[in-house]
Amino acid sequence: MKKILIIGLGLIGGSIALGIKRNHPEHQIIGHDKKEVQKLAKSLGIIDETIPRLEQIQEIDVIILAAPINVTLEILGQLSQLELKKDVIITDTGSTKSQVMEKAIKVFHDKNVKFIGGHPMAGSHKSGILASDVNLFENAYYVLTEENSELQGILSGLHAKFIILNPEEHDKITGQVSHFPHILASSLVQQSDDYSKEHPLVKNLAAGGFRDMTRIAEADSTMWTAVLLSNPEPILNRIKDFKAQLDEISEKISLKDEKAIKSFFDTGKKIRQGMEIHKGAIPNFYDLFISVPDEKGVILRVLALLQDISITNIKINEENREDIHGQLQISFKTEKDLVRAREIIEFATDFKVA
Ligand SMILES: NC(=O)c1ccc[n+]([C@@H]2O[C@H](COP(=O)([O-])OP(=O)(O)OC[C@H]3O[C@@H](n4cnc5c(N)ncnc54)[C@H](O)[C@@H]3O)[C@@H](O)[C@H]2O)c1
Ligand SMILES: O=C(O)C(=O)C[C@]1(C(=O)O)C=C[C@@H](O)C=C1
Repeated sequence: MKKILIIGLGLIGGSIALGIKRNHPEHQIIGHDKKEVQKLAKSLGIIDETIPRLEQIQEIDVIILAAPINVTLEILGQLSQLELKKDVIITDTGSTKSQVMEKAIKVFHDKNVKFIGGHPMAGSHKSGILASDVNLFENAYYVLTEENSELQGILSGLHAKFIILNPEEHDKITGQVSHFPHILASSLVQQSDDYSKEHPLVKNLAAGGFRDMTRIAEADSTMWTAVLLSNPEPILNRIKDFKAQLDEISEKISLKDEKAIKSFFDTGKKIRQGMEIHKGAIPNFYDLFISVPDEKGVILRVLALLQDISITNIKINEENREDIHGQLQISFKTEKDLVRAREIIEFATDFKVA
Protein backbone atom coordinates (compact mmCIF):
# COMPACT_ATOMS: atom_id res chain seq x y z
CA MET A 1 0.00 0.00 0.00
CA LYS A 2 1.26 3.45 -0.88
CA LYS A 3 0.11 6.80 0.40
CA ILE A 4 -0.57 9.13 -2.48
CA LEU A 5 -1.27 12.81 -1.94
CA ILE A 6 -3.09 14.72 -4.68
CA ILE A 7 -2.92 18.50 -4.37
CA GLY A 8 -5.68 20.12 -6.43
CA LEU A 9 -8.85 18.07 -6.69
CA GLY A 10 -10.31 19.40 -9.92
CA LEU A 11 -10.90 17.77 -13.29
CA ILE A 12 -7.36 16.41 -13.55
CA GLY A 13 -6.67 15.60 -9.87
CA GLY A 14 -10.05 13.87 -9.51
CA SER A 15 -9.68 11.90 -12.74
CA ILE A 16 -6.17 10.76 -11.76
CA ALA A 17 -7.45 9.65 -8.34
CA LEU A 18 -10.16 7.56 -9.99
CA GLY A 19 -7.68 6.12 -12.49
CA ILE A 20 -5.19 5.12 -9.79
CA LYS A 21 -7.93 3.39 -7.78
CA ARG A 22 -9.02 1.40 -10.83
CA ASN A 23 -5.78 -0.62 -10.88
CA HIS A 24 -4.63 -0.03 -7.31
CA PRO A 25 -7.50 -0.07 -4.84
CA GLU A 26 -4.90 -0.91 -2.17
CA HIS A 27 -3.32 2.55 -2.35
CA GLN A 28 -4.58 5.25 -0.01
CA ILE A 29 -5.44 8.49 -1.82
CA ILE A 30 -5.27 11.61 0.25
CA GLY A 31 -6.56 14.87 -1.20
CA HIS A 32 -5.75 18.49 -0.53
CA ASP A 33 -7.77 21.43 -1.86
CA LYS A 34 -10.17 24.01 -0.46
CA LYS A 35 -12.13 22.59 2.45
CA GLU A 36 -15.42 22.29 0.57
CA VAL A 37 -13.75 20.62 -2.44
CA GLN A 38 -11.98 18.12 -0.19
CA LYS A 39 -15.27 17.31 1.51
CA LEU A 40 -17.04 16.81 -1.80
CA ALA A 41 -14.23 14.63 -3.20
CA LYS A 42 -14.35 12.41 -0.11
CA SER A 43 -18.14 12.15 -0.10
CA LEU A 44 -18.03 11.10 -3.76
CA GLY A 45 -15.50 8.39 -2.89
CA ILE A 46 -12.86 9.92 -5.19
CA ILE A 47 -10.33 10.19 -2.34
CA ASP A 48 -9.97 8.23 0.89
CA GLU A 49 -8.68 10.93 3.18
CA THR A 50 -8.11 14.67 3.33
CA ILE A 51 -5.46 16.89 4.81
CA PRO A 52 -6.53 20.44 5.60
CA ARG A 53 -3.00 21.90 5.59
CA LEU A 54 0.18 21.00 3.79
CA GLU A 55 2.16 19.82 6.76
CA GLN A 56 3.02 16.50 8.37
CA ILE A 57 3.34 14.69 5.09
CA GLN A 58 6.45 12.67 6.01
CA GLU A 59 4.61 9.40 5.33
CA ILE A 60 3.52 10.25 1.81
CA ASP A 61 5.14 8.11 -0.91
CA VAL A 62 3.92 10.00 -3.96
CA ILE A 63 2.73 13.59 -4.37
CA ILE A 64 0.75 14.60 -7.47
CA LEU A 65 0.28 18.31 -8.12
CA ALA A 66 -2.89 19.05 -10.09
CA ALA A 67 -3.49 22.75 -9.45
CA PRO A 68 -3.09 25.67 -11.90
CA ILE A 69 0.55 26.19 -12.88
CA ASN A 70 1.13 29.37 -10.85
CA VAL A 71 -0.15 27.50 -7.76
CA THR A 72 1.99 24.47 -8.63
CA LEU A 73 5.07 26.71 -8.68
CA GLU A 74 4.21 28.08 -5.23
CA ILE A 75 3.52 24.63 -3.80
CA LEU A 76 6.86 23.31 -5.05
CA GLY A 77 8.48 26.02 -2.92
CA GLN A 78 6.32 25.09 0.08
CA LEU A 79 7.03 21.37 -0.25
CA SER A 80 10.77 21.98 -0.33
CA GLN A 81 10.47 23.53 3.14
CA LEU A 82 8.69 20.51 4.62
CA GLU A 83 10.03 17.28 5.97
CA LEU A 84 9.33 14.72 3.26
CA LYS A 85 9.70 10.94 3.12
CA LYS A 86 13.09 9.84 1.81
CA ASP A 87 12.92 9.23 -1.96
CA VAL A 88 9.40 10.59 -2.21
CA ILE A 89 8.21 10.86 -5.82
CA ILE A 90 6.71 14.21 -6.76
CA THR A 91 5.06 14.84 -10.10
CA ASP A 92 2.85 17.55 -11.59
CA THR A 93 0.22 17.64 -14.30
CA GLY A 94 0.68 21.22 -15.56
CA SER A 95 0.13 22.10 -19.20
CA THR A 96 3.65 23.57 -19.48
CA LYS A 97 6.86 21.95 -18.39
CA SER A 98 9.94 24.21 -18.62
CA GLN A 99 9.03 26.60 -15.81
CA VAL A 100 7.85 23.81 -13.53
CA MET A 101 11.02 21.77 -14.13
CA GLU A 102 13.26 24.78 -13.53
CA LYS A 103 11.56 25.48 -10.23
CA ALA A 104 11.60 21.82 -9.15
CA ILE A 105 15.30 21.48 -9.94
CA LYS A 106 16.02 24.66 -8.02
CA VAL A 107 14.08 23.80 -4.86
CA PHE A 108 14.79 20.06 -4.65
CA HIS A 109 18.43 19.93 -5.82
CA ASP A 110 19.73 19.19 -2.31
CA LYS A 111 16.77 17.03 -1.20
CA ASN A 112 16.00 13.36 -1.36
CA VAL A 113 13.17 13.90 -3.81
CA LYS A 114 12.54 12.37 -7.20
CA PHE A 115 10.72 15.00 -9.26
CA ILE A 116 9.25 13.94 -12.57
CA GLY A 117 7.39 16.48 -14.67
CA GLY A 118 4.11 15.20 -16.10
CA HIS A 119 1.33 16.28 -18.42
CA PRO A 120 -1.61 14.10 -19.42
CA MET A 121 -2.67 15.17 -22.92
CA ALA A 122 -6.38 14.96 -22.36
CA GLY A 123 -8.82 17.20 -20.61
CA SER A 124 -11.89 19.26 -21.17
CA HIS A 125 -13.29 22.76 -21.12
CA LYS A 126 -15.04 21.65 -17.92
CA SER A 127 -13.28 22.00 -14.62
CA GLY A 128 -13.72 20.99 -11.01
CA ILE A 129 -14.10 17.72 -9.14
CA LEU A 130 -17.60 17.05 -10.49
CA ALA A 131 -16.19 16.86 -14.03
CA SER A 132 -13.68 14.13 -13.12
CA ASP A 133 -13.91 10.96 -15.14
CA VAL A 134 -12.10 7.65 -14.73
CA ASN A 135 -11.88 7.31 -18.53
CA LEU A 136 -10.56 10.83 -19.23
CA PHE A 137 -7.04 9.64 -20.08
CA GLU A 138 -8.02 6.42 -21.88
CA ASN A 139 -5.53 5.99 -24.74
CA ALA A 140 -4.30 9.57 -24.39
CA TYR A 141 -0.62 10.42 -24.41
CA TYR A 142 0.80 11.17 -20.98
CA VAL A 143 4.03 13.16 -21.19
CA LEU A 144 6.71 12.51 -18.57
CA THR A 145 10.07 14.24 -18.45
CA GLU A 146 11.71 10.87 -17.72
CA GLU A 147 10.84 7.18 -17.38
CA ASN A 148 9.92 6.04 -13.90
CA SER A 149 8.51 2.55 -13.55
CA GLU A 150 7.14 3.17 -10.07
CA LEU A 151 5.17 6.25 -11.08
CA GLN A 152 4.06 4.68 -14.36
CA GLY A 153 2.87 1.60 -12.45
CA ILE A 154 0.85 3.73 -10.04
CA LEU A 155 -0.75 5.56 -12.98
CA SER A 156 -1.37 2.40 -15.02
CA GLY A 157 -5.12 2.47 -14.34
CA LEU A 158 -5.41 5.72 -16.31
CA HIS A 159 -4.88 3.58 -19.44
CA ALA A 160 -2.77 6.36 -20.93
CA LYS A 161 0.26 6.01 -23.21
CA PHE A 162 3.42 7.36 -21.61
CA ILE A 163 5.81 9.33 -23.76
CA ILE A 164 9.08 10.91 -22.67
CA LEU A 165 9.81 14.47 -23.78
CA ASN A 166 12.17 17.19 -22.72
CA PRO A 167 10.43 20.26 -21.25
CA GLU A 168 11.43 22.74 -23.98
CA GLU A 169 10.25 20.48 -26.80
CA HIS A 170 7.06 19.77 -24.86
CA ASP A 171 6.30 23.49 -24.51
CA LYS A 172 6.90 24.18 -28.19
CA ILE A 173 4.61 21.34 -29.27
CA THR A 174 1.80 22.08 -26.82
CA GLY A 175 2.17 25.80 -27.61
CA GLN A 176 1.16 24.90 -31.18
CA VAL A 177 -1.53 22.24 -30.70
CA SER A 178 -3.04 23.13 -27.33
CA HIS A 179 -2.26 26.62 -26.06
CA PHE A 180 -2.57 28.51 -29.35
CA PRO A 181 -5.91 26.83 -30.28
CA HIS A 182 -7.36 28.07 -26.98
CA ILE A 183 -6.36 31.62 -27.90
CA LEU A 184 -7.87 31.21 -31.36
CA ALA A 185 -11.15 29.83 -29.98
CA SER A 186 -11.58 32.68 -27.56
CA SER A 187 -10.62 35.27 -30.18
CA LEU A 188 -13.10 33.85 -32.66
CA VAL A 189 -15.93 34.02 -30.14
CA GLN A 190 -15.04 37.60 -29.21
CA GLN A 191 -14.67 38.69 -32.83
CA SER A 192 -18.12 37.24 -33.57
CA ASP A 193 -19.58 39.01 -30.56
CA ASP A 194 -18.22 42.35 -31.77
CA TYR A 195 -19.57 41.69 -35.24
CA SER A 196 -23.00 40.73 -33.88
CA LYS A 197 -23.46 44.32 -32.70
CA GLU A 198 -23.76 45.33 -36.36
CA HIS A 199 -25.22 42.01 -37.50
CA PRO A 200 -27.36 40.55 -34.72
CA LEU A 201 -28.11 37.28 -36.54
CA VAL A 202 -24.46 36.25 -36.16
CA LYS A 203 -25.36 34.54 -32.90
CA ASN A 204 -28.25 32.62 -34.43
CA LEU A 205 -26.54 31.47 -37.58
CA ALA A 206 -23.44 30.14 -35.82
CA ALA A 207 -23.77 26.40 -36.43
CA GLY A 208 -21.73 23.20 -36.23
CA GLY A 209 -18.54 24.59 -37.75
CA PHE A 210 -18.42 27.47 -35.30
CA ARG A 211 -19.23 25.19 -32.40
CA ASP A 212 -16.50 22.68 -33.33
CA MET A 213 -13.97 25.51 -33.53
CA THR A 214 -14.94 27.16 -30.24
CA ARG A 215 -15.88 24.55 -27.59
CA ILE A 216 -12.67 25.24 -25.74
CA ALA A 217 -13.49 28.95 -25.44
CA GLU A 218 -15.51 27.81 -22.39
CA ALA A 219 -12.39 26.55 -20.60
CA ASP A 220 -11.36 27.85 -17.18
CA SER A 221 -9.77 31.32 -17.35
CA THR A 222 -7.62 30.88 -14.21
CA MET A 223 -5.99 27.76 -15.57
CA TRP A 224 -5.43 29.25 -19.04
CA THR A 225 -4.04 32.55 -17.81
CA ALA A 226 -1.45 30.55 -15.90
CA VAL A 227 -0.66 28.44 -18.97
CA LEU A 228 -0.09 31.45 -21.24
CA LEU A 229 2.05 33.26 -18.68
CA SER A 230 4.11 30.12 -18.26
CA ASN A 231 4.85 29.60 -21.97
CA PRO A 232 5.05 33.08 -23.55
CA GLU A 233 7.78 32.64 -26.15
CA PRO A 234 6.51 29.58 -28.00
CA ILE A 235 2.98 31.00 -27.95
CA LEU A 236 3.99 34.45 -29.26
CA ASN A 237 5.94 32.69 -31.95
CA ARG A 238 2.86 30.63 -32.98
CA ILE A 239 0.72 33.81 -33.09
CA LYS A 240 3.26 35.52 -35.35
CA ASP A 241 3.44 32.52 -37.64
CA PHE A 242 -0.34 32.27 -37.82
CA LYS A 243 -0.68 35.94 -38.79
CA ALA A 244 1.57 35.16 -41.75
CA GLN A 245 -0.63 32.19 -42.66
CA LEU A 246 -3.70 34.44 -42.61
CA ASP A 247 -1.90 36.99 -44.77
CA GLU A 248 -1.07 34.26 -47.26
CA ILE A 249 -4.63 33.06 -47.65
CA SER A 250 -5.85 36.70 -47.76
CA GLU A 251 -3.54 37.29 -50.69
CA LYS A 252 -4.87 34.23 -52.51
CA ILE A 253 -8.47 35.40 -52.01
CA SER A 254 -7.65 38.96 -53.17
CA LEU A 255 -6.02 37.57 -56.29
CA LYS A 256 -9.02 35.27 -56.84
CA ASP A 257 -6.47 32.50 -57.21
CA GLU A 258 -8.88 29.57 -57.46
CA LYS A 259 -6.19 26.93 -57.80
CA ALA A 260 -4.25 28.19 -54.78
CA ILE A 261 -7.39 28.41 -52.63
CA LYS A 262 -8.41 24.86 -53.51
CA SER A 263 -4.92 23.64 -52.77
CA PHE A 264 -5.07 25.42 -49.37
CA PHE A 265 -8.12 23.39 -48.37
CA ASP A 266 -6.88 20.14 -49.91
CA THR A 267 -3.65 20.44 -47.97
CA GLY A 268 -5.43 21.09 -44.66
CA LYS A 269 -7.80 18.19 -45.22
CA LYS A 270 -5.02 15.75 -46.08
CA ILE A 271 -2.94 16.76 -43.07
CA ARG A 272 -5.83 16.43 -40.64
CA GLN A 273 -6.83 13.05 -42.05
CA GLY A 274 -3.30 11.83 -41.43
CA MET A 275 -3.26 12.92 -37.80
CA GLU A 276 -3.91 10.59 -34.88
CA ILE A 277 -6.86 12.67 -33.65
CA HIS A 278 -8.66 11.69 -36.81
CA LYS A 279 -8.14 8.03 -36.15
CA GLY A 280 -9.01 8.03 -32.48
CA ALA A 281 -5.34 7.79 -31.49
CA ILE A 282 -5.79 4.19 -30.46
CA PRO A 283 -3.17 2.07 -32.19
CA ASN A 284 -4.04 -1.17 -30.42
CA PHE A 285 -7.73 -0.92 -31.08
CA TYR A 286 -9.82 -1.23 -34.19
CA ASP A 287 -12.19 1.69 -34.48
CA LEU A 288 -15.33 2.14 -36.51
CA PHE A 289 -16.70 5.67 -36.91
CA ILE A 290 -20.44 5.70 -37.58
CA SER A 291 -22.16 8.94 -38.45
CA VAL A 292 -25.54 8.58 -36.74
CA PRO A 293 -28.53 10.91 -36.97
CA ASP A 294 -29.78 12.61 -33.83
CA GLU A 295 -32.71 10.30 -33.19
CA LYS A 296 -33.93 8.78 -29.97
CA GLY A 297 -32.66 5.22 -29.53
CA VAL A 298 -30.13 5.38 -32.37
CA ILE A 299 -27.22 4.22 -30.21
CA LEU A 300 -29.21 1.30 -28.81
CA ARG A 301 -30.16 0.37 -32.38
CA VAL A 302 -26.50 0.23 -33.42
CA LEU A 303 -25.54 -1.76 -30.34
CA ALA A 304 -28.36 -4.24 -30.93
CA LEU A 305 -27.07 -4.82 -34.45
CA LEU A 306 -23.60 -5.51 -33.07
CA GLN A 307 -24.70 -7.63 -30.11
CA ASP A 308 -22.75 -10.70 -31.20
CA ILE A 309 -19.47 -8.84 -31.61
CA SER A 310 -17.17 -8.02 -28.71
CA ILE A 311 -16.96 -4.24 -28.25
CA THR A 312 -14.15 -2.76 -26.15
CA ASN A 313 -15.16 0.89 -26.06
CA ILE A 314 -17.86 3.27 -27.20
CA LYS A 315 -17.50 7.00 -27.51
CA ILE A 316 -19.74 9.74 -28.84
CA ASN A 317 -17.40 12.21 -30.46
CA GLU A 318 -19.43 15.34 -29.89
CA GLU A 319 -20.10 16.95 -26.55
CA ASN A 320 -23.30 18.66 -27.66
CA ARG A 321 -24.77 16.51 -30.28
CA GLU A 322 -28.41 17.62 -30.09
CA ASP A 323 -28.43 19.27 -33.50
CA ILE A 324 -25.84 17.48 -35.56
CA HIS A 325 -25.00 14.07 -36.78
CA GLY A 326 -23.00 12.50 -33.97
CA GLN A 327 -19.93 10.41 -34.60
CA LEU A 328 -20.23 7.15 -32.77
CA GLN A 329 -16.78 5.65 -32.27
CA ILE A 330 -16.88 1.93 -31.50
CA SER A 331 -13.68 0.03 -30.75
CA PHE A 332 -13.16 -3.68 -31.36
CA LYS A 333 -10.49 -6.14 -30.34
CA THR A 334 -9.70 -7.48 -33.78
CA GLU A 335 -9.71 -6.33 -37.36
CA LYS A 336 -12.04 -9.25 -38.17
CA ASP A 337 -14.64 -7.89 -35.70
CA LEU A 338 -14.25 -4.42 -37.20
CA VAL A 339 -14.85 -5.69 -40.75
CA ARG A 340 -17.90 -7.70 -39.66
CA ALA A 341 -19.34 -4.75 -37.75
CA ARG A 342 -18.90 -2.50 -40.76
CA GLU A 343 -20.70 -5.01 -43.01
CA ILE A 344 -23.62 -5.31 -40.58
CA ILE A 345 -24.05 -1.55 -40.18
CA GLU A 346 -23.79 -0.91 -43.92
CA PHE A 347 -26.29 -3.68 -44.67
CA ALA A 348 -28.85 -2.75 -42.01
CA THR A 349 -28.68 1.06 -42.05
CA ASP A 350 -27.91 3.98 -44.29
CA PHE A 351 -25.45 5.44 -41.77
CA LYS A 352 -22.12 6.57 -43.14
CA VAL A 353 -19.30 4.39 -41.84
CA ALA A 354 -15.58 5.16 -41.84
N1 LIG B 1 -8.20 21.07 -18.03
C1 LIG B 1 -7.44 20.42 -18.89
O1 LIG B 1 -7.89 20.14 -20.00
C2 LIG B 1 -6.06 20.01 -18.49
C3 LIG B 1 -5.47 18.93 -19.16
C4 LIG B 1 -4.19 18.51 -18.77
C5 LIG B 1 -3.50 19.19 -17.76
N2 LIG B 1 -4.10 20.24 -17.15
C6 LIG B 1 -3.35 20.91 -16.06
O2 LIG B 1 -3.77 20.29 -14.85
C7 LIG B 1 -3.81 21.23 -13.79
C8 LIG B 1 -5.19 21.21 -13.17
O3 LIG B 1 -6.15 21.57 -14.13
P1 LIG B 1 -7.70 21.21 -13.94
O4 LIG B 1 -8.31 21.25 -15.29
O5 LIG B 1 -7.88 20.00 -13.11
O6 LIG B 1 -8.20 22.49 -13.13
P2 LIG B 1 -9.43 22.58 -12.14
O7 LIG B 1 -9.77 24.03 -12.06
O8 LIG B 1 -10.50 21.62 -12.52
O9 LIG B 1 -8.81 22.09 -10.76
C9 LIG B 1 -7.80 22.78 -10.09
C10 LIG B 1 -8.00 22.56 -8.61
O10 LIG B 1 -6.89 23.12 -7.91
C11 LIG B 1 -7.40 23.66 -6.73
N3 LIG B 1 -6.46 24.60 -6.14
C12 LIG B 1 -6.21 25.89 -6.50
N4 LIG B 1 -5.30 26.44 -5.67
C13 LIG B 1 -4.96 25.47 -4.76
C14 LIG B 1 -4.08 25.43 -3.65
N5 LIG B 1 -3.35 26.48 -3.30
N6 LIG B 1 -4.00 24.28 -2.95
C15 LIG B 1 -4.74 23.20 -3.30
N7 LIG B 1 -5.58 23.18 -4.34
C16 LIG B 1 -5.70 24.31 -5.06
C17 LIG B 1 -8.71 24.29 -7.14
O11 LIG B 1 -9.55 24.55 -6.01
C18 LIG B 1 -9.26 23.23 -8.08
O12 LIG B 1 -10.06 22.30 -7.39
C19 LIG B 1 -3.40 22.57 -14.40
O13 LIG B 1 -2.06 22.82 -14.10
C20 LIG B 1 -3.59 22.38 -15.89
O14 LIG B 1 -2.66 23.18 -16.60
C21 LIG B 1 -5.36 20.64 -17.47
O1 LIG C 1 -10.17 18.82 -24.73
C1 LIG C 1 -10.03 19.93 -24.21
O2 LIG C 1 -10.98 20.64 -23.91
C2 LIG C 1 -8.69 20.41 -23.90
O3 LIG C 1 -8.51 21.57 -23.99
C3 LIG C 1 -7.67 19.48 -23.44
C4 LIG C 1 -6.25 19.98 -23.58
C5 LIG C 1 -6.00 20.31 -25.07
O4 LIG C 1 -6.24 19.42 -25.87
O5 LIG C 1 -5.56 21.39 -25.39
C6 LIG C 1 -6.07 21.19 -22.75
C7 LIG C 1 -5.00 21.38 -21.97
C8 LIG C 1 -4.08 20.34 -21.69
O6 LIG C 1 -3.02 20.67 -20.96
C9 LIG C 1 -4.23 19.11 -22.39
C10 LIG C 1 -5.32 18.91 -23.18
